[in-house]
Amino acid sequence: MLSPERPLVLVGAGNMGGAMLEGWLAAGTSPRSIVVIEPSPPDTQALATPGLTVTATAPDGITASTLVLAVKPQVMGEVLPKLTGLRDEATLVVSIAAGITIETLKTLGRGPVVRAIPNTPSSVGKGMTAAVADGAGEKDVALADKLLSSIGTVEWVDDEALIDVATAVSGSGPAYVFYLVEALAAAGEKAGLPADVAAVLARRTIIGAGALLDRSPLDPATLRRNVTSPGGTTAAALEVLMAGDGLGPLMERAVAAATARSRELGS
Ligand SMILES: NC(=O)C1=CN([C@@H]2O[C@H](COP(=O)(O)OP(=O)(O)OC[C@H]3O[C@@H](n4cnc5c(N)ncnc54)[C@H](O)[C@@H]3O)[C@@H](O)[C@H]2O)C=CC1
Ligand SMILES: O=C(O)[C@@H]1CCC=N1
Repeated sequence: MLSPERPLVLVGAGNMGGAMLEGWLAAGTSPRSIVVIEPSPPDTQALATPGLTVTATAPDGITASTLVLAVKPQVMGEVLPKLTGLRDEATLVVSIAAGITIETLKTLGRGPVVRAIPNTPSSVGKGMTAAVADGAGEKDVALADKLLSSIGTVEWVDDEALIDVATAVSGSGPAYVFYLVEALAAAGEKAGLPADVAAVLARRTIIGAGALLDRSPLDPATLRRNVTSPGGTTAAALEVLMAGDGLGPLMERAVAAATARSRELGS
């Protein structure tokens, strides 16, 4: 149970930590049971919530019920040793840092650990998080699932190595989609559309396709086929995109590069 004496402690309230904080508050978690450690708090409504404790450094005299680590992987090495006093063997440690392994997280001490990788659509409640647990009982997993579900969908995996792949697919994935908007707009502009018209056509198309994918029970291949009239314009474009040197192999290379980088960040 969360309480002011045994709170949920969030370390780092930037893009991802801030999104999770918003999700927890929206889900009804008492701000008095949350402590945020953040040396440069951004000016957000969530951080200004009455009753919430925001502090630059680890406070004395509290033991976290759950310790959520949302700092950059590059600073994790210097941050972890400063947090040991905040936890005991019952504290559930949840890290969302790309690449940071369970082995590294265990330097905090014995206890249940969850390594998770969310994504930025979490800030609008549409996040996708992949997670793996270590040394965690059913109750810990249920608690982590509840915390991570407040920002979207959670998928649990058994093998930690898959978290690096998930990082490459869903963690970084929103950036690929945003780049697709940019590339589609640029192609439209190159083919003659005014820049502002190309930008709005591309943006609204991805928003609409995402919303359709969200609401439709159909799989993406069927939704794609529904756009593709035989001998029509879409078929002509897909012949390029689905060619041997098209989007498939390019995406494979992109995912492989991100997976490798995730493993590098953790070593
Ligand atoms: N941005 C993304 O799409 C995703 C990020 N992640 C992971 O989430 C973590 C955070 O990423 P972002 O939120 O994007 O970064 P961010 O830079 O927006 O937030 C990091 C926050 O940590 C704070 N911080 C720095 N040193 C600290 C310390 N000693 N104690 C407490 N807080 C400290 C910073 O002031 C900053 O507000 C990273 O490990 C990243 O790998 C995971 C999935 C997706
Ligand atoms: O680019 C990164 O390293 C982080 C992890 C996944 C998304 N952003």
